[in-house]
Amino acid sequence: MTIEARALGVTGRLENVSLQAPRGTVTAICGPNGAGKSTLLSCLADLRRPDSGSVHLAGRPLHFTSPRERAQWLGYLPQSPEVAWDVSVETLVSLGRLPWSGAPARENTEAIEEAIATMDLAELRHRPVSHLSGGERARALMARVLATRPGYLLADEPLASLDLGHAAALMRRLRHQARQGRGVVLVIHDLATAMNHADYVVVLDRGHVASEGPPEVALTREIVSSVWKCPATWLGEPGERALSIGLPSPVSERGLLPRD
Ligand SMILES: Nc1ncnc2c1ncn2[C@@H]1O[C@H](COP(=O)(O)OP(=O)(O)OP(=O)(O)O)[C@@H](O)[C@H]1O
Repeated sequence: MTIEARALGVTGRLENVSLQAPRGTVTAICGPNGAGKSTLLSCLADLRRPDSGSVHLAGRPLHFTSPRERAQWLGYLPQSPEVAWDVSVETLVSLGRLPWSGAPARENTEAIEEAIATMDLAELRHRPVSHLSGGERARALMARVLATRPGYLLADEPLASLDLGHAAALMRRLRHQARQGRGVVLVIHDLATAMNHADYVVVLDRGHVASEGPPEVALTREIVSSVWKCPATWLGEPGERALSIGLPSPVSERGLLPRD
């Protein structure tokens, strides 16, 4: 089963963009600011209807599926999620089970507890969302999406506010979700994370697909340098790559300064 965008066009934002994300894989959408990443993800989540092209889920146009089916299949984390009510973390996470109303209580409890544990929220479960730090709030919102146990996880910059340890743990969890047969589609700015953890990368630039393929094909140093307009070099071994960008180091800059 696959979620598939075919020749999407959104006036002024995306032109002729196609993407296939099969279940069992992690797909990363990368690109500079304004490239159209969030627009593409919101089309996949059926929150925006493209002006041209279509989105298919398991071969069916997305808009032919019922709202309940879409809510069960597509777990979406927007870039800047709002929390309308100042509920506790536990209540917020349990809202992720709404698409499954009628499911056995044991199943709901298990999904909620797993999401709380995965996002390391046990100590915060009774705290109102308004009393969380930015990163804690981001973890609670991700837990709500995980609690749904959707067929597809569509997340817009899910690592943006997380510290190193929580970001690594979430990436491990998302890879695990893919191994369990879910589809994971992430907008990611951190190219090393995309390089090391994605199965497939789509690079957008000004609304077009600039490159795509396995990470080492889609994110070559030439592509990174030309799309992001900054000289870059990959360091390290496959699976543990780091990106070095060509800024002069403070040490070499100091060496250039005239001495008193
Ligand atoms: N509500 C809007 N109305 C008109 N244009 C918009 C609107 N929202 C975004 N855009 C424009 O659409 C383009 C793509 O925006 P999008 O949010 O998809 O980019 P992005 O790749 O996710 O960027 P970022 O990395 O900054 O989050 C940008 O040029 C942006 O200015």
